[in-house]
Amino acid sequence: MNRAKHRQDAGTEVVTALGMMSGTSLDGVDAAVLRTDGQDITGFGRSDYRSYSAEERRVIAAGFGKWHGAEVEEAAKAVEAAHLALLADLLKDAPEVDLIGFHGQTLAHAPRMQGTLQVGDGALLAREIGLPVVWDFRSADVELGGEGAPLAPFFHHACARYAGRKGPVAFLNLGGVGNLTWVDPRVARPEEDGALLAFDTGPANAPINDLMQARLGQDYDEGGKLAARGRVEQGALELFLAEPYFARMPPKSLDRNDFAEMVALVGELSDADACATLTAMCAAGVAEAMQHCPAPPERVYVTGGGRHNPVLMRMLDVSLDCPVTPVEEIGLDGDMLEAQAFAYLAVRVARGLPTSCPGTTGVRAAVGGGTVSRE
Ligand SMILES: Nc1ncnc2c1ncn2[C@@H]1O[C@H](COP(=O)(O)OP(=O)(O)OP(=O)(O)O)[C@@H](O)[C@H]1O
Ligand SMILES: CC(=O)N[C@H]1[C@@H]2OC[C@@H](O2)[C@@H](O)[C@@H]1O[C@H](C)C(=O)O
Repeated sequence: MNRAKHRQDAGTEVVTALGMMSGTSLDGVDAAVLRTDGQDITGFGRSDYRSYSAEERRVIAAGFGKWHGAEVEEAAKAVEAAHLALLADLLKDAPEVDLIGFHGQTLAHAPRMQGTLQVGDGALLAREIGLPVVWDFRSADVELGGEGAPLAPFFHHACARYAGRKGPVAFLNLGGVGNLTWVDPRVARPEEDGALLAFDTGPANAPINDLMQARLGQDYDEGGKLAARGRVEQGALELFLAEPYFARMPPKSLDRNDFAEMVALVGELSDADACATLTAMCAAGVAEAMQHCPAPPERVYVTGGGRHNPVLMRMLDVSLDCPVTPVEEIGLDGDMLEAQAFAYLAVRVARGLPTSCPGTTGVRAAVGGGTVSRE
């Protein structure tokens, strides 16, 4: 596949970027087009999704928690092939794209120890598709003492301003892991003091998915139907909340499997009670997280797959002190927000703008991560 030479990046001009994200829940690859000058969002474009096959999922999951070796290499190849297949489809209908933001797949994340590993070679993608690719977004932040995650907060800041919000709001992403961004859109630049506070809230869908897979051979609790039939086991919930992670001050981040033993906490419960309890643990992690907000947000906008789970949404509604609504309420697409985030961040990297700061990752100073590979 070869494409016409990209338009050169030019200072403050608006760029059309395509972002791609393969998240911790390993359902598939999201891709979305966005227009920005690296500061303001000027528009959203088309988006697409490619589900991983069962075999791809098996190969990639075999690399979880590993830093090198054959399983990591095999996982990387599967990630690259899936992204290239989706790009081939999407770029046919989006010839205006100037730049790609490629997150890759996180296999392991231990920022204070070995670092953070996202597999998939952005240089290979750039050669194959003939467009510049920005990738390896997290390493520079970790090298400067940051958590390397979450990185969507700078985009959440732009979203709050795009939506015309005038006071503090929060974005809550419920993927495999949960992450919260508190934003004050009155502060013009995301890296300025007081604009952002962000961190991972705890496990979100990953333990629910693991339970569904282990007990029922299903990928997830569709519509929260199983959790709706169960009873929350308070003892297990209390043990969960005693985890030291919740007492830590943010910024802080998690690996997908950091709470893998949670499934054991519900091991003796019926399928429905176990599922309800894991769902309640996700909501309880978020309720704990809200206590760290510098000021009460006017609203919590929920993004990611967890907003499709009405049981989880109801639990959040009951346990948080402010209104909780899907991001669709402000015209955003909660299934594509992370892919859009990496489109936005790619433009910032290309422009030499920061992508994280002390308030979002605990990094020593605002830093622009990411490597740009040209075709
Ligand atoms: N209709 C639904 N009912 C219940 N849960 C759902 C539904 N749709 C999606 N989910 C949950 O959301 C998950 C996918 O969420 P999402 O795509 O936001 O995760 P991700 O991007 O892979 O993760 P992360 O943000 O941690 O990287 C699914 O694995 C499932 O658990
Ligand atoms: C290391 C890593 O890939 N972290 C992911 C994960 O999935 C959700 C949460 O944990 C968040 O910290 C992050 O992803 C989003 C996209 C982020 O960086 O904002």
